[in-house]
Amino acid sequence: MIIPEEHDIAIRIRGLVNAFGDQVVHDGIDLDVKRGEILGVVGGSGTGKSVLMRSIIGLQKPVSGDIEVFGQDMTGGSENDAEALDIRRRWGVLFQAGALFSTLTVAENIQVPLREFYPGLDPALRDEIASYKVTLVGLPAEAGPKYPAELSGGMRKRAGLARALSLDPALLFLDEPTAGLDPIGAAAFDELILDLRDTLGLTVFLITHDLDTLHAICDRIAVLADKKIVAVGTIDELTHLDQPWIQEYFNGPRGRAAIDSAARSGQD
Ligand SMILES: Nc1ncnc2c1ncn2[C@@H]1O[C@H](COP(=O)(O)OP(=O)(O)OP(=O)(O)O)[C@@H](O)[C@H]1O
Repeated sequence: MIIPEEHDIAIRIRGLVNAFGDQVVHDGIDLDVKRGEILGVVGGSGTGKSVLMRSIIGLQKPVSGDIEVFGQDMTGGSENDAEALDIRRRWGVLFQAGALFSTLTVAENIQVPLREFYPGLDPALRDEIASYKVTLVGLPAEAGPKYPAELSGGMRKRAGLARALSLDPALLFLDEPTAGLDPIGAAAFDELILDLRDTLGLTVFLITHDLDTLHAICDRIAVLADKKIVAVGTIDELTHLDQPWIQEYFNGPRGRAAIDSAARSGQD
C-alpha cells in the first residue's frame, strides 16, 4: 500500500509565533517532523528550542500558527479536545532536568502517566508495566524501588526515559537528554535512543547541544536562529550551507572534532 505523503508527517508546524510580552521568540516557524525519524533541534542558547517543544506539547500557548500532530490540529481549541487528548496519550516527554518526582520511587514515577490516563488500571498490571519499562531502558530491576536521589545522573535520565515511555508512545520528545552525562554515559544513552527508535518505531524530537549526538543518531537536524527554522537537513547538507551560525557550529573547532570522531567510529 502506498501511504500518502501527508501521513508520513508526524508533526507539522506552520507560521508559529511565540512571544512573552514584547519579546518575540518565534516569528513564523515552519517545520515538518517525519514519521520514524530522529530530528535533532539545535540553536544558540535562548533561541527558543524548549519553547518550541513546549508549544507542540501544549504547555505554551502560541500567539498564532498551526501545529498538527499525526494530522490532528493541536491548537484549535475546545472543539477538538477529545481528539487532542487522544494524541497526547501517544507522546512521551523527557524534560531537561529529568523532572522525576523526588518523593516517588522510580517505579512509582513511571506509573504517574498510567494513573493519569488509565485510572482504572489494575495495580498489579501497573507494577508489571513499570518493571518492563525499567528493563527496556537498561536499568537493573533493583532500580524500580529506589528513589531518584539514590541513582546516578545517567540512571536518573534512564528513569525519566522509562516514564516517558510508560504509555507506549509513538512520539518521543527529549530536551537535552545527554546534558550533564560523561561522554561514555552520553554515548550509551544515544545508543539507547537509537535502539528504541528502531525497535519501537518511534518518532523522536530531540533538542540537543551535543554534537556527538547529532552525528551518532540524528537523521536530520533543524536549526533555530533569528526566530525561525533557518535550515533542515542532514549534517552533510547543513555544513555546505552558507549560514553564519551553522558554519560556526558545525565547522568550528568543536564541530570539526565531532566530525572527526564520527568518522573514526565509522571506521571501527
Ligand atoms: N515562561 C517564560 N516566561 C518568559 N520568558 C520565557 C519563558 N520561557 C522561556 N522564555 C524566554 O524565551 C526564550 C527562549 O527560551 P528557551 O528556554 O526556549 O531557549 P532554549 O533555546 O531552549 O535555550 P537553552 O539552549 O539555553 O536551553 C528565552 O529568552 C527565555 O528567557
